[in-house]
Amino acid sequence: MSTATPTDKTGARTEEAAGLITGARDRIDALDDRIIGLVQERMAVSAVIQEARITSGGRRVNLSREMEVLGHYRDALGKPGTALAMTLLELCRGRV
Ligand SMILES: O=C(O)C(=O)C[C@]1(C(=O)O)C=C[C@@H](O)C=C1
Repeated sequence: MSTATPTDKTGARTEEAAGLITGARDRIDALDDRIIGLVQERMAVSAVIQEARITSGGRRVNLSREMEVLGHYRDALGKPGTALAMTLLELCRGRV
């Protein structure tokens, strides 16, 4: 039997704050679902590019393009943006 109250689950000290946090967490869960869907869509598009390049005799990886992608995320999000872009690139083309 669970006896956890809204405040227990959120870490808030008032019911008002617990209600706000619960609603905002629902929005975050929905945003995360959309982000995951976008990452999967990016992976599929990236795979099309890589297959076309490999089929044409080229290599899977294109470092100059990766530098552009890293710069795009760094300019928008700062240093953690670079780490995020590196994770996205790893998801899209595997570890190099
Ligand atoms: O833009 C490309 O040429 C891609 O292959 C896509 C992508 C990417 O996922 O952004 C993946 C691998 C390459 O090394 C560079 C970029």
